[in-house]
Amino acid sequence: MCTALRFSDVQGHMYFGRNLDWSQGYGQRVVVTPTGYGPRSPFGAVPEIRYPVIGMGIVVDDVPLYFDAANNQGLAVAGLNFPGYAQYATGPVGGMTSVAAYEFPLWVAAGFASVDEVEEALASTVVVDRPVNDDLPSSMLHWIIGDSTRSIVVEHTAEGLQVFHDDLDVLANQPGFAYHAENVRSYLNVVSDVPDPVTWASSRLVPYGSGGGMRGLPGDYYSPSRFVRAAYLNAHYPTKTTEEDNVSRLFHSLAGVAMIDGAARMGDGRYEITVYTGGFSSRTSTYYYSTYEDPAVRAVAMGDYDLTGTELVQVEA
Ligand SMILES: C[C@H](CCC(=O)NCCS(=O)(=O)O)[C@H]1CC[C@H]2[C@@H]3[C@H](O)C[C@@H]4C[C@H](O)CC[C@]4(C)[C@H]3C[C@H](O)[C@]12C
Repeated sequence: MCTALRFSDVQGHMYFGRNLDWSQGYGQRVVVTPTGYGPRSPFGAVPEIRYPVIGMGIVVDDVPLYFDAANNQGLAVAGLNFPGYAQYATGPVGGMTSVAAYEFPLWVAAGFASVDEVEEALASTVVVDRPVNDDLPSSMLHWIIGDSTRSIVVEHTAEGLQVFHDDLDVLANQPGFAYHAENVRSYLNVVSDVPDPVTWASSRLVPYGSGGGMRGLPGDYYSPSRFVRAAYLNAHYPTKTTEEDNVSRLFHSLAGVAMIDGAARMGDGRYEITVYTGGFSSRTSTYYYSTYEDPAVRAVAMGDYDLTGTELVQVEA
């Protein structure tokens, strides 16, 4: 499972991050795509790298395959598993921008500066089931896209391409965003305050301490549970000022929905873990990440790289 979230600091900078939950990694690294790089976009959806991109992914045949990505304009995107619901166009569609599923994060981050811009472009866009090669079939995903003001969720299903305004600023896996947004309404009783003492029969009942108002917030790893928990944590975290406090917020919030070895098996019998937690600060254009094996948070600043170069940069861990 995966979970993603977005929030802003007091000055309106965006922080956007995700957990990549799976039984294994794909050899992913932080990848920087500079503006001089010439994309090979199968249907021409990504004609150029207008804005430099940083994110986590792999490089196959000199093509960056981002799991999540952001640009120096403060726009970020993450792909989360959505099998059973995602259904892409079988080929390019005339008169529309046809984006291969694997290049969707690059299309977003390389070409647009804001959620408003992407949302406008999405009105004439289809996502196409065109794998990068025969070994890597298209992943069935939905995406969250965020900037300093808001986030949207993009789902391409049997209904076609749909855009949802995500005013909770979080996303998990199946089912679709509309279900998750409805489901949150079942948890309106969950509050951060300590409940008042009550009297039942002649017994005066006093809470043990903090957390008494949070009873009922789901603690398991099931996708609807992680959505609700992420939404609660993201909504209740106090707004922070400094880069350090906001990065701390990002990693603590994502830790609140992270997956620990041995707790939940996947369909193939292997345990699912949070392979990495990764996120972006628009304040410093820095990508931060930690891995299951090494929880220390590492920082990769875009400004440390030649953002006008012609070659993809794969950052050594
Ligand atoms: C497995 C990842 C999603 C994690 C997730 O959402 N887990 C949920 C688990 S569950 O089902 O709900 O149980 C997804 C997110 C991004 C995906 C990758 C990116 O789409 C980039 C390429 C795309 C290629 O078509 C396939 C390989 C790949 C390298 C993908 C492998 C894999 O499907 C990734 C890494």
